[in-house]
Amino acid sequence: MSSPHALILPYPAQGHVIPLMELSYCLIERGFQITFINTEFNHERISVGSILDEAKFIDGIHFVTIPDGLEPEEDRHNFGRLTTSLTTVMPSFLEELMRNKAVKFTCFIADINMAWAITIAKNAGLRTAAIWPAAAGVLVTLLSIPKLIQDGVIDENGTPMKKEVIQLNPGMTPTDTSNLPWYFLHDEYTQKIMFNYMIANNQATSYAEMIICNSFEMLEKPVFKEMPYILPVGPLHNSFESIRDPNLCYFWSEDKQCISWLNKHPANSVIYVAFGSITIFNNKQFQELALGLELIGRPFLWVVRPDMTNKSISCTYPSGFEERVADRGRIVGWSPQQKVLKHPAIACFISHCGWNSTIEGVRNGVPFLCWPYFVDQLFNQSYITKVWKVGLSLVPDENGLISKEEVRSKVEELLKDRDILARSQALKNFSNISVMEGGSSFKNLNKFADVMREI
Ligand SMILES: O=c1ccn([C@@H]2O[C@H](COP(=O)(O)OP(=O)(O)O[C@H]3O[C@H](CO)[C@@H](O)[C@H](O)[C@H]3O)[C@@H](O)[C@H]2O)c(=O)[nH]1
Repeated sequence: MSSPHALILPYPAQGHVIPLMELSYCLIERGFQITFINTEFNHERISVGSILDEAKFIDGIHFVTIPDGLEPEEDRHNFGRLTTSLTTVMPSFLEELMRNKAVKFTCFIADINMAWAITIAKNAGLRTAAIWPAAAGVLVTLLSIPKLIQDGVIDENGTPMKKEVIQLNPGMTPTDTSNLPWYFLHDEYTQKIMFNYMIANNQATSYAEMIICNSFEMLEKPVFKEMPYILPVGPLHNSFESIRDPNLCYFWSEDKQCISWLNKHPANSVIYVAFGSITIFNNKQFQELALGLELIGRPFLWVVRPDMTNKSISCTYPSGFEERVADRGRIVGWSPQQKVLKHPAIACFISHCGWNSTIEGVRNGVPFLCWPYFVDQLFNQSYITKVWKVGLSLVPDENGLISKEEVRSKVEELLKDRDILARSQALKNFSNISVMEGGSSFKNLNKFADVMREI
């Protein structure tokens, strides 16, 4: 009998391609063949740092590409434009791919942010599932949109009617309406497009036979109790460690010296600073962070992506900064973050609280300093600081600036806090147990694979 074959579609952003690749490896371990869809644009980027260019079949994954409909020079961080283009251009390519007689796909697994594609797969006769690559609590918030509109909490564009604290379900973390994930897109035009896109995807998700998410039972217990149909299978990167070349999913080439540099440092001595793949800084804030890292006087590893600033505002280091910190600071364009967070030299993580960074930090027992940028990151910050209590928030001053002194004092406070460290270790243990054979995520993944392999 031929092995089951899953077709996998992530939203074309770094924080989505990584977890869906991790899921692919979990399924390969369970006997699946995988065809993974990247946009042509992202495939090009990944190819630069990997061996993807020469062969499109690597490590048991077959890579296929579909255009995203934008011109090569267009900004993929313009999510309104990207999303509109995806839904216009991609469906016909997907239909063609699914109906291709040469490959017999068994199932289609879509990122919930691409759930519109589930109907196409259903029409092609495939089994279907949806994966949520962020906190289950955020998914529940999205699924509650119709009720929030009906109750007058938000208007038809997702804008809160007033600032208030709401609790969606008993036991769930209360949320400030000003922190709702779609409300934090930083501009009204994008919010409107993305809000409507989320509503459409929510509807399409209801056609999926199963919904899984990159979380684990103990992490968001009240959510899974209320919503037992959302199956936690995370942290997915347990299997990811078996990827021979993680650059198969990196949009930037990793700095190859990070780990050897960390090897030279004692345990719990290095501050890791990284803000995911989207966060943008203005020059003043960038300089203040640099000065804060200098003030701390400890070793640090800081990821400054080449596109960390937008084209119109370039960021520069404070005068003489690079020379002054040369003996203890390493600044890189992209790190192998999962390996970095696992390294014993790491003492804490200054993070934007994207979900992947959050769960990677949790899994390695690393305490957080939270510096959220947008969308779900404020929600994740509440989990870290108020629910799990494994980190502290960096608080902006009256001008919205996180000062160098705030960076210095919070790092010192965090590193002294034995309770936070103990809770971080406890959460790490729960995470490990959940993915071990017999653990809740392990069992859920098996259950998921069993359903998806049925014809
Ligand atoms: O130098 C780096 C920096 C990041 N990463 C990896 O890149 C991913 C980044 O993902 P995440 O931390 O979730 O941040 P974003 O890239 O900002 O992710 C987007 O997607 C996430 C999942 O939906 C959301 O939670 C975020 O808010 C959203 O911005 C993680 O796996 C990191 O390990 C690296 O490998 N090296």
